[in-house]
Parts: sequence; structure tokens; C-alpha cells
Amino acid sequence: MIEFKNVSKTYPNGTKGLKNINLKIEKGEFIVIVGLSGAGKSTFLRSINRLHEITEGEILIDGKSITATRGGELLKMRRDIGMIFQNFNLVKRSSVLRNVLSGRVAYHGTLRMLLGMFPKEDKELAFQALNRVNMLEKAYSRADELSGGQQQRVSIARVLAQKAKLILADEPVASLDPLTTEQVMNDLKHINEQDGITTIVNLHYVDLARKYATRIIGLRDGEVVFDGPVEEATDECFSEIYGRQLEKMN
Ligand SMILES: Nc1ncnc2c1ncn2[C@@H]1O[C@H](COP(=O)(O)OP(=O)(O)OP(=O)(O)O)[C@@H](O)[C@H]1O
Repeated sequence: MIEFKNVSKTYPNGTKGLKNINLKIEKGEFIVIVGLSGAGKSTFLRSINRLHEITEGEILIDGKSITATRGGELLKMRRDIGMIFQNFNLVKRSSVLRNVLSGRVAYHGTLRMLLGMFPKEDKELAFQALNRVNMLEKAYSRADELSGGQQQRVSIARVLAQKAKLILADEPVASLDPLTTEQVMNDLKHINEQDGITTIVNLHYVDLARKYATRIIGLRDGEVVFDGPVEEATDECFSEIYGRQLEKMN
């Protein structure tokens, strides 16, 4: 379980990214965070694995404060958190397999990775992960030879190989076409359902949020303005989240 307790984030220039967030996320939920550009979605997501540091409150993961943890303990906590980025964050000149194996780095250290010394079990894990996202046949291709959607699936395989217990996906489909978007979202959904991995996704699109989320959290100006099961996220709720912008977007 993840718990936000009185969490606020003020950037050094005074901008408030998050304002007093209090909520709990249970294991296995598929949460979509929606909101206008600048609402605080990335700040929210990146606070969980401390890519951004919060300035007030605390975030607990399974009862342990990740925001108060330091050093080796923090690395261990982060090992359980997989991150998926809009721009995939692959090492473009490395093979697909190497990229997926990099999900194992937190278990073995960087030197071993640089030398390519991964145990046999890790390679098996990497191949299994690639198989699950239908990318097995590309294992020996260079990452930059793949389409955007394929690269995103490799990054999903990387978090699978990492054996993450929590997946954070920050606008994972923002640079993909509609068909590829569905494939990537389906991969994330299947993994969530089959492995029970808690998944939190930032999305811009209301229709995708409705299709994939079990729970929607709407942010506006750093505040939670909606939090509930997808069935309760009516058009009125989205109007509240997006203000008058929704009409323009439609
Ligand atoms: N490094 C920073 N320094 C100052 N302000 C920042 C910084 N990063 C984000 N912000 C501000 O914090 C607020 C929340 O930004 P955030 O990136 O979390 O929003 P978002 O909902 O993810 O937006 P988008 O959909 O455009 O990615 C915005 O007002 C933004 O301008």
C-alpha cells in the first residue's frame, strides 16, 4: 500500500506542484492520474520514487516512509518501483536484451552490468519479459532500430525483469499513435491483472483513463479534485478536473 500523508511540494522558484495530498493506494490498483498540463501529475508520480523530493508530509510504501529513507535502504525500496517514461529511456545503441537486463542492475550493481556479467537466471527472466510483451524476436536488435511503440514495450519488459512491485508510468503513450497506444496500455493492464502489480499512470486523455483505470485521481493546480472508481468519474467530474478546457479539447 502507498500512503500520501499531508504531501506538498513547493519548487525552489515558489511554484506549488502539490498541495496537501492525502490518499491511499491499495495493492493491485490500476490508477490513472488525469489533469491539465501543469496540474501536478508528474510531480505526484515522481514523488513516489523520489525523482522529485517533496517539501512537506511523507509518503509511505507498505508502512515504511520512502521520503525519510536514505542510502542503501532507499536503493532497496526503489528496486521495487519500476518507471516508464514518455521518451522510453532506453540506451539506444544497446541491444534490446541489454536494455531489459538493465532492469536487474539494482540487484547486482553497475560494474557487473557494464561488463555484461548477468547470471543465467537473469537472462531467462529477460527473455520471459520480452516474450510477454511480444518482443522476443527483437532481442538482439539495437534499441534505436525499433518503432516508438516497440521501444515502449521494451521498457515495460525492463520493469518486468526488475520484478517491480509498483509501476509508475509518466505519460507512457504521449508520443505514440492510437493503435500503438492501445497495445502499450493493454500490456500494462495485462501485467497489472495477471501479476497484481500496482500501476499508476499519468494520462492526458479522458477516454483512455475511462477505458483502463479502476480508479481515477483528478488533479487541478496541485490539488486532488476527484478521487474515485472509474464508474463514478462522470462527465461532470471531468469538467471539474479540466475546467472549461474540456469543451475546447472535445
Ligand atoms: N523544476 C520545476 N521548477 C519549477 N516549477 C516546476 C518544475 N517542474 C514542474 N513545475 C511546475 O509545477 C507544476 C506541476 O507540474 P507537473 O510537471 O507536475 O504537471 P503535469 O500535470 O505533469 O503537467 P504535464 O501534463 O504538462 O506534464 C506546474 O506549474 C509546473 O510549471
